[in-house]
Amino acid sequence: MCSTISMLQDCKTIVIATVVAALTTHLWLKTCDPVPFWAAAIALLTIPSIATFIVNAVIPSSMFSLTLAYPAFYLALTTSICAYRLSPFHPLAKFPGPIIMRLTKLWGAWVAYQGQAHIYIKQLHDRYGPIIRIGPNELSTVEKELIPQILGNQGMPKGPLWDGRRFGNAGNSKGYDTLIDLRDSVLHAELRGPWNKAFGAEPMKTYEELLIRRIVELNDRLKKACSRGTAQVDMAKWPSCFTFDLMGDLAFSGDFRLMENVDKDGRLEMMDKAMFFMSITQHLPWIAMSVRSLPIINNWVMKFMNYGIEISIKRSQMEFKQKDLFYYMGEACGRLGSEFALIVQNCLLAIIAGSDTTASILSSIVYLLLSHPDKYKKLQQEVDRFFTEYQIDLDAQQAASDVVAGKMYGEVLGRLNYLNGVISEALRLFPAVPTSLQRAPAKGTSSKALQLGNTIVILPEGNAISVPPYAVQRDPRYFSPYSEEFVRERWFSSSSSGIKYVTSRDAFIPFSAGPQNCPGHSFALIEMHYALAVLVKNFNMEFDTPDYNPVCQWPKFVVTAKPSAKYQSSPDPSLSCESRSACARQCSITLLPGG
Ligand code: HEM
Repeated sequence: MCSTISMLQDCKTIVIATVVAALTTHLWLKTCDPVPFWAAAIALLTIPSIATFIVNAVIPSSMFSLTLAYPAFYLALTTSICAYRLSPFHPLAKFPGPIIMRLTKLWGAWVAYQGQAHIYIKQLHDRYGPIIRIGPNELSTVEKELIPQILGNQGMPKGPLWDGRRFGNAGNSKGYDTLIDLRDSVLHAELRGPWNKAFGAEPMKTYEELLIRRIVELNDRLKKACSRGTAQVDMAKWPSCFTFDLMGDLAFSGDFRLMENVDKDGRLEMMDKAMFFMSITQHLPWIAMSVRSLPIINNWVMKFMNYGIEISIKRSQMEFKQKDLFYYMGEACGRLGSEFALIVQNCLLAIIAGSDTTASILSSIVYLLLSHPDKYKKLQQEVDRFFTEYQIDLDAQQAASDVVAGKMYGEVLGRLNYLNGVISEALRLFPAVPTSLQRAPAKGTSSKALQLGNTIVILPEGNAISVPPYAVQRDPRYFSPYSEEFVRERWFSSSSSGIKYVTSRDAFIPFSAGPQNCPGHSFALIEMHYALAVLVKNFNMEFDTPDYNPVCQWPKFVVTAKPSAKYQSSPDPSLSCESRSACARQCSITLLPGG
């Protein structure tokens, strides 16, 4: 009897000891968030041993052993964390969202791994409402009224997601990092200066010349690919090679030659692997650096970083050709008292941020046009008229000499109504950054109050909020009717169809908004105008497979590009310019094998 009582007392002591140790650990993790991964790991490995030691010192005959201590401690800690996250005491408790997401960000990482995070977040908003909880400490909102308060001048600095996306070394000795990862608003504003200068009016002229040369090359290479009449062209890969080469020119005055050798060195794959890793670790910032040191992951990231170092060294030894981003970053680094690594990382950022994004929009546009042949035709008509009016012949030499003569068309292309509408509608339906616009209250501010109508939403420090462009831009409150469909007419001020469109430009955020928005957005728009105009003017495209299914195949799709007939034979000179191009396309259809 006595021994049973003493055993029960021992058990009680053990349970109390374990619970106290677990609660103290939870409190410490919560208060000091983010605790460095190594510190958390050491604590989790040692605390049960320490608890065992103390219990055994207090009750020498206790049966509290290490084999019991570890599972008991982890169980108590997990229970405590889960209970708190689901409890009404959590500051985000009143916001709806799936239980699994309230409990852990591992779920978000899993969804990202499957590549469908944007669709999933939209479905959650459809189901739970405009402000939802998508992590233990994270909200997501599609309320456009909140956008300026989150992303705008009165908004917040970047959120913890950026700690998990960091690809460089975590900041240099002065605290600077790549622009996109900088969470400190003051440092961010300082580094944003050279970026803004690099995309000012003067440099943009140089970039447009570089762009035209690359457009001419793209046109030329596709033309060669179609020299037998038609060609199967991978419309995910070609735009990627084109934008990668172009960003190489802009950032490093580089000669990357991806279009020339169809990326035989696997640069795109190298970048994609590094980016894929980051799209997952952004959900688990506290573990990102440790995961990054795993050999296979480290290999991916270091391969990309070493590539950056290699091209930076090459660039620094190059004779001065033109003011590129490397030049502007170098100029600023002297002023900011910073180091070479910062130039390398920021120029690499230009390749990452500027190539994949623009390429993905170009692929989306081709996909949308091929799925809507009537719109494709209307766009061709507008582009044909433009080429005729400005007497542009995209024969490589002619275009190259236009550049020399300082003839550039970015501005006039920007005034083409239909083209503009197609690009805007693609950016609306398939924004290249569909989910990750995350912000969090600045350190030491304790909280951020967001006003929504008469309601005040309080976001305490230690929590974050995201604005997902994919979900916002498909919200029927802001874009209707047909919010999920490709309706470029919604961008006209008046529609001939008599349909009254709701088009909320303040909910159109493909380049984000506010002081941390995309510095390259004007250039990206010009780039897309040129590339699309040339593709539509000189090539007839159609899906390679009639049963193309974007759900399974996106973004890999192959189009059959048929060059317009002018590359095959001279059209009848008696035809007017406009009808000549129409004829050219009809002729090119006859070039189809068996067609
Ligand atoms: C269609 C093409 C592009 C799209 C859709 C796009 C979109 C975006 C978005 C949404 C952000 C903001 C992320 C945030 O608010 O947290 C961003 C940031 C950024 N983008 Fe772009 N981008 C494009 C092209 C470019 C180009 C051509 C460059 C040129 C190098 C560029 C460089 C950057 C940089 C450096 C940032 C970080 C800005 C900062 O933190 O202050 N992007 N981009």
